[in-house]
Amino acid sequence: MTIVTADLYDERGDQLDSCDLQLRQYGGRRAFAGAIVTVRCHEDNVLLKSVLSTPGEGRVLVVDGGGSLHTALMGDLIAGLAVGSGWSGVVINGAVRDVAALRELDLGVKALGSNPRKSGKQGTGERDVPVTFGGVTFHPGADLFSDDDGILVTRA
Ligand SMILES: O=C([O-])CC(=O)C(=O)O
Repeated sequence: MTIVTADLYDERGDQLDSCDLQLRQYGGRRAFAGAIVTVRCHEDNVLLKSVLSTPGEGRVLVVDGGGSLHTALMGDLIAGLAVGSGWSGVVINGAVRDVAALRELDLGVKALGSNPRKSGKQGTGERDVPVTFGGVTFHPGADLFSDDDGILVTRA
């Protein structure tokens, strides 16, 4: 099923929140959907790498990197792990790298921007917490729908 967020909004907009943040498309899969898993971290990608190494079962990882564009939270290696583990997509309030390679992967990837500088490896951060950006709170277990127009989420 192809996701068309504008149609979805017309059908059930009263039950959906729409993310105002203008994230860019980086993945090879431009439309994706799935149940939300969350990570909150700051310029440290150990936690998101470990989550994306576990079975994704068609879910979407939403990463709140606090909007930092100083380091890349995901590159082609971690994104490749996500593809192999069956994740549908990754939405990052932060930066990615290996942009040309990400485009070739069968994975939804949205992020604020890119930076070749790698992230720290301290393992700090939290998972399975509600995260908020773009005027939307992303609750673990809620559904997310994403395409070229934007990102819609169901409420908790
Ligand atoms: O090693 C990192 O920090 C992330 C990265 O570049 C990759 O996933 O390829």
